[in-house]
Amino acid sequence: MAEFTAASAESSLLAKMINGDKTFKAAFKFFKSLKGDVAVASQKANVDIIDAADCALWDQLKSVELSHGDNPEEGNSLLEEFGLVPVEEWEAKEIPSCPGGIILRSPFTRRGERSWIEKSLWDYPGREDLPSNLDRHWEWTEQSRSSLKWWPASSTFVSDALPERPKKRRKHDWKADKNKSLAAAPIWKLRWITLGYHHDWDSKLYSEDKKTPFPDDVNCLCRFLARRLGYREFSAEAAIVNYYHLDSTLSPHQDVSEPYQEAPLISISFGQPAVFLIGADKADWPSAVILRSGDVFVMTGPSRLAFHGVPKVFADPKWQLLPAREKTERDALLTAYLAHSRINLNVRQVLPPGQTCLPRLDQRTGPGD
Ligand SMILES: O=C(O)CCC(=O)C(=O)O
Ligand SMILES: [Fe+2]
Repeated sequence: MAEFTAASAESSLLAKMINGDKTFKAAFKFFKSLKGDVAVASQKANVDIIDAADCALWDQLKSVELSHGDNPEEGNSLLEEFGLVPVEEWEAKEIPSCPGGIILRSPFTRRGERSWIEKSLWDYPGREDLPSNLDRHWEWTEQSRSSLKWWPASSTFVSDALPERPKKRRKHDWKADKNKSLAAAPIWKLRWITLGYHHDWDSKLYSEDKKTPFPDDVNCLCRFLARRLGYREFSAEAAIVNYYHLDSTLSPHQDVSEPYQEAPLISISFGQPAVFLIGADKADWPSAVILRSGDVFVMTGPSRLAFHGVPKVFADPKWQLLPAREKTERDALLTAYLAHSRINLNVRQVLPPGQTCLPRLDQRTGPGD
């Protein structure tokens, strides 16, 4: 594949934009500034971007061998349960300039994809025991938190804000109205929810005091994915569910809060596509990958502690949520939300194999313990 080189940069639009700066930060700024279909825009600017939907480039990447498992019977029932296509149809590739960074093209069926989206958008936000950014955003009282049931409350916003349809005014932009009111709805302000060991954004330390049982289904799904990549001992113990809208970004960072960093980090994306940047050194231009609905990015080996970030979420008019069997208001809201949004399930193992709990905070010797 064409490498991003000084020569290609000289001759491209990119050269003008980054002005010789080939750092992670410059790449972030560049991808953030792209408009429209980012895959097309990157190609026009002569910048490499890995996209499982672009066969010409994808086929040139080195395949990662997948293990099909010892027990096909068990495998088949799990496939059905997790909404996955047969493992023989999965395709995983290693990112050339990011050893250990693996992209698995969506292994989900469309029904499976829908069911994980519903869990992320209906089930977790409705759980009163799960922390979210809205805990800070609003002064919840015990009562208001339990009475404000996110989507029902959001749906009132949507229907309240919509005027009665006037019979003669044809030109009224109903879609814009709906989006405007959706933007005022509580669910729109949701940025993250944590599962299992709850990530502490200030101290960056996990603790036994801030923990809820990790959802069994997410653990089983991630164990199944990890085993196919040869990680037989993986155990999902913490997750951040990230919620993005078009043009949301996630700044470059490393995920170092987990005491055990030998296990892979499994990142599953749903909804609108995003550009994901990853690289070992902030001084270098990172690898750029498009993560589309259902794609799984796995950070293993040296890439586990790499810098990464999301400079761009963009709309793919071709992507659509599998419609529900019956048209419901809930389905209309989900569809409206997802036309502008992306969800990322970022799953980590916290404890070394064999360890069952974290030491008390005052008994730790270092940040990683
Ligand atoms: O949204 C993504 O693809 C990445 C999210 C991430 O890096 C994180 O939650 O730490
Ligand atoms: Fe991260």
